[in-house]
Amino acid sequence: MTPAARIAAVIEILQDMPDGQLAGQGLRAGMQRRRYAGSGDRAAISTLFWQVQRARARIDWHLDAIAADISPRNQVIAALVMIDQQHENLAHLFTDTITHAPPALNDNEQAMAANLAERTLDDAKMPVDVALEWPEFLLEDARTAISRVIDDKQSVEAELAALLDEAPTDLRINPIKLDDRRLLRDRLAGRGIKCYATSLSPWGVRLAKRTRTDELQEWKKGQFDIQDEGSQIAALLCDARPGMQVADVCAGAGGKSLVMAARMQNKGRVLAIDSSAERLERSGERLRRAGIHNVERKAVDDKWGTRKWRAKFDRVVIDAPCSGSGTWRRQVDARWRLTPDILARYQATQQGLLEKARAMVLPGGRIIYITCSLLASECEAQIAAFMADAPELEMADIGDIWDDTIGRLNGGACPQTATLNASGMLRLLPRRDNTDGFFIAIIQARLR
Ligand SMILES: C[S@@+](CC[C@H](N)C(=O)[O-])C[C@H]1O[C@@H](n2cnc3c(N)ncnc32)[C@H](O)[C@@H]1O
Repeated sequence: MTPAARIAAVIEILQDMPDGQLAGQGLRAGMQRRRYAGSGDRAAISTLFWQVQRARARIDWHLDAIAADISPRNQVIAALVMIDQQHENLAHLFTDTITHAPPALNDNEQAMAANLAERTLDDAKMPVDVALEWPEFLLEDARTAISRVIDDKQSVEAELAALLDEAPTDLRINPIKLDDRRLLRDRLAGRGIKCYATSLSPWGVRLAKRTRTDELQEWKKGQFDIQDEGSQIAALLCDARPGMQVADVCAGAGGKSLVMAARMQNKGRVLAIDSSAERLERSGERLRRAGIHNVERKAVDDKWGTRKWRAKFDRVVIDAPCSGSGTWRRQVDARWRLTPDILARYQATQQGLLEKARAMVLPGGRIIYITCSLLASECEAQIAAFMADAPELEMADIGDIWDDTIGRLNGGACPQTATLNASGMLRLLPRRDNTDGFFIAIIQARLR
């Protein structure tokens, strides 16, 4: 494909996306319709496509400011001019003389492009939510959460902006099959894939550059899985031990269950519950590949009850459904689909799940509440409200648990970077820790 044809492809892919479709799905569908595209074409199409997604609010703000239509074609022109500095080249890229190129710019479009070329993508006059590409209604909520663990205002804003960066790809060894991450690093190096040890998780390696790894023999043999370092940390902090009874009540595709079952060396039981039978089904293949056989899966409906599971579990893990704001580096467009109503529904589900966990945990056991959210309303505020009326529960010392689990595996204490907030809950932050944003609270059930 010519550079011009690649640009035409991006405009068409954006135009073909139905309302509400995830950007990643739209891109994949667009690529499937272009099977003739080679790897260089795919890389170029995907780069420009994601440039538009990552700068969407800012691009639309500029288009609006110069009274231009907000359309896929104009958004792509804006990205080419303001991000790629291609203004001088536009006449070669939008032309009626090359097949498959986007049509030549008309007079209005040429004037628009000239206008955009005078501007810079980041503009001091932009409202802060536009500059940060954050939905306005969530900004204060996120600032409240982040300012609990970071003091200066500038660094708080930098954390919010970091959600526009690209996320690294992390792998996690499966200690049932491979007990030292250096072995994985060496094997990947032998295949020309450079990676290095993650700094917080003792089981993680980070790829130096994004590469497909699910076709490798090591992956097929279950020696490693793909999992963000923050998610590895959250799962290790559940402190599942051999012989325990563990309930993973939002088990999904099994990310946390896999880690806990491996920590338990397949001894004891993980009950993996989820309201999505389809996600649980997907976890089956991962568990088999990992050689794990102490996970029992149970699909439930949204209104599931706890009657048969009362006071049965040493650990009840809630990896709660949430805004996912901590993972927006990976799904940059997800932020624009969130509404106050959707957020309120997540919060109600989170409260319900905390109450279920309270019924399920054994005296002396623990509830571990995890979200990949950067919002106080889904995290600290939920725990504060829950604990206010739960005399049989108390906050556990997460620093101690870190030392006892991750510290022991890593040979180190809880590092400064993973600072705990005032009430002993833990936040991992994309900029400071270079993980997805995670919140982890550990609650101890008193012995009666
Ligand atoms: C953050 S995801 C879990 C990710 C998973 N633990 C992992 O590590 O791969 C949240 C999960 O909660 C499930 N869920 C939503 N509402 C639920 C409910 N009321 N009861 C149980 N699961 C629920 C969703 O289907 C989704 O799989």
